Amino acid sequence: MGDGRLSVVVTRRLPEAVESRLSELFDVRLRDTDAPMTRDELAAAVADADVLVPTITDRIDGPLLARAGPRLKLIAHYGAGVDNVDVATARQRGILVSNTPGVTVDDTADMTMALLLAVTRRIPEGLSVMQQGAWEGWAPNAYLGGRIAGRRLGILGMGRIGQAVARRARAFGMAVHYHNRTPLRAPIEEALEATYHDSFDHMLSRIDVLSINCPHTPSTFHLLNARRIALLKPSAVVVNTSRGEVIDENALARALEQGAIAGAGLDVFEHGTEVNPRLREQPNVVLLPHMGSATREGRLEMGEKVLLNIKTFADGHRPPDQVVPGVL
Ligand SMILES: O=CC(=O)O
Repeated sequence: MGDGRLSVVVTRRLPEAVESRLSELFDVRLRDTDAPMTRDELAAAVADADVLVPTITDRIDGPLLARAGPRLKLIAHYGAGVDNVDVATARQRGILVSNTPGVTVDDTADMTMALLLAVTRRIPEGLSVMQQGAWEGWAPNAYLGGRIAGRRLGILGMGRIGQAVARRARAFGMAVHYHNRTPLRAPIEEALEATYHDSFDHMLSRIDVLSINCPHTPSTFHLLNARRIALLKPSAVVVNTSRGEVIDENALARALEQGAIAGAGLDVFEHGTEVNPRLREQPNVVLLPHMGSATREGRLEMGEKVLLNIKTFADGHRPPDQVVPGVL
């Protein structure tokens, strides 16, 4: 902290505008390659920075935090989900954690609808026929998908993203059902015309599309397991734009192979970039490389949130987006 400014280490390349604003305000060490930091690089970063700006590809766990130096006081995460950060251990060590909620809501909800439509209306198949120049013209029986208007959407996790998905689904003429730890307040539920199920199992057997919109926590890990997948209708489709770990990916692959469900649209995977090859082989599965929040606007706004969290902390206050352990 040579000139009295906070020393901030950023673990990944961020949008240029965010990097230059960070550099104006703080004593920043930026990443010069787009590859994630190695474990040793992360350990060196936590050893001597005041503030670490990691992102969702960094594992900030207990052993790494044990190597944190006495100066580390804030982890200003560039990302909404903080399942990669051991928030409880950070707190025990007196390190605050903040994230970037809210600004990824609309983009992630849009991608949920995009995946839903891609799977139910066979968009990748149409795209590939056109790219190959193999289109033989319109035919009454060609490329038939299923209509989504009038279908029931079940949303797992009715936070801000779940509610944004609900609004979109209503506009598409779907009936919205949801499961959450607690029901929405009555006026919000009424505005969304959403039906609450206090039992996830109960909801599963009644819906046509399941959208996963809850965070990954110890209690949501493999929430969609083999037993629950078996409760879905054979015509059901599963969409996940949240975190891969919420689904038992092997169980999902098996259900798709056996035709026990009709399809899946996945933007996130249980083992990150190690995508289960069985999923890749399924024709009724649309896979995307975790791009739900990937808009230019969203990435800049995530940066604004990181800046505000650090700046507020530097001014002696709690960061506005502080993450409290156990509360997501
Ligand atoms: O997945 C993206 C995020 O958590 O920001």
